[in-house]
Amino acid sequence: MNLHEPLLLPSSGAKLALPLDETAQQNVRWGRDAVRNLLTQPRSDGRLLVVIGPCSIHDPDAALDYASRLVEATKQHHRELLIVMRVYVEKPRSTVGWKGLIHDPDYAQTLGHSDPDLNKGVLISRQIMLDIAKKGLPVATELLNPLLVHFFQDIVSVGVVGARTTESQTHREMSSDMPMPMGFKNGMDGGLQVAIDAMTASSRPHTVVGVDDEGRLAYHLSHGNPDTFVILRGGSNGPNFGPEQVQQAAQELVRAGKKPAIVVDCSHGNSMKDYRNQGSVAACLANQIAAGGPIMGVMLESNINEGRQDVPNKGAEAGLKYGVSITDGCVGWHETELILDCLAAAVRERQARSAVVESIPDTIAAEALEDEKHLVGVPASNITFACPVRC
Ligand SMILES: O=C[C@H](O)[C@H](O)COP(=O)(O)O
Ligand SMILES: C=C(OP(=O)(O)O)C(=O)O
Repeated sequence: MNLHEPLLLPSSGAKLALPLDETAQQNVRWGRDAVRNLLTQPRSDGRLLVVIGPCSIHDPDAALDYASRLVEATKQHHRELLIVMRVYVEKPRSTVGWKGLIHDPDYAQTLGHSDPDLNKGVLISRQIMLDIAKKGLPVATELLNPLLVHFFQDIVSVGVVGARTTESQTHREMSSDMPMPMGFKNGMDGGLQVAIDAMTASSRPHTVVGVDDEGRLAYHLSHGNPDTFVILRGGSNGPNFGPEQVQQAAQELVRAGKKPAIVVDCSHGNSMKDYRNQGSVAACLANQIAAGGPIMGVMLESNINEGRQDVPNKGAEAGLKYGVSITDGCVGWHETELILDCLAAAVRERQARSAVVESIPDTIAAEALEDEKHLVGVPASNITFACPVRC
């Protein structure tokens, strides 16, 4: 293979070789509708969106093992949590590094041993997403390269635009054309306005340039995507998961004429890039949720085993540890279960609280909802929610 000459990608071939069967199609539709329902009627659903999984996928067996565990967690917490698995196959890098399974499934470029095999990456990534969707787990992924999106957009239930690309017009055009709800991370400096601007831009129709099913360069007019939300991930100015910051974000969204649809990332800038802080961030969010705070969802970087590892120089066969991230550090499965228990308990509190609101006449409930102190009595930051993880 000579990668200095252009090579063709499988284009429609990937979808023909790995089609979305009826079961997977139904599951994808179910996931999208469930998230849309949370966006449009958060009170009637009452659950918390939990976007959880490895920082990046590199080993298909471990990804499916993780997905099976998450299916069990979904059965356990289905009344409180809408669990969506992070199946991230592309990674945005600050400078350079492994760019994900789709770009380099054999770590060839990372290790400098041979040329990366993008064709193989596309097929493996699509297969993993399909297998996970067939299990009934909705798939979330970062949509990083707008030309590669074509290979898996039919399987994804939640799309994410990352902190490094939220401000990009191309990514906003792409989002306006996506058939699933899309989350926009705040900027790398912590600024929320770029994410709010991204919601506005992608809600409108745009000319979108991409590839058609035959792989030809093409364009069409998108419809605009009304199903969008922001993701608070912290930034260079520090974390932004605290109750005052979340309330402020909700106010900024409402001022911009949007629903206060907020997902909070426990990792990245909010964990100050140390996975061991994710449990405490989640506990703080559980406190806010129990107190009725405006949090629609939570994101977590979690894997089978905790921490991270570098790809050994000799390649994967030469001793990658099973179920351990090769990008950002993740919490392990045991801590993941504790965090999910904690979040589910917080949601039960919130559901009980909103049952109180529903039990009083609408006129009073509307006033009461405007000021959560009517319901809670004390500010969210003063409530200590009993959480099994470090609080
Ligand atoms: O989520 C993963 C990383 O935070 C992201 O890819 C950036 O990583 P880097 O700063 O190590 O390149
Ligand atoms: C890269 C990611 O996040 P961010 O864009 O917030 O850095 C991620 O979630 O994997």
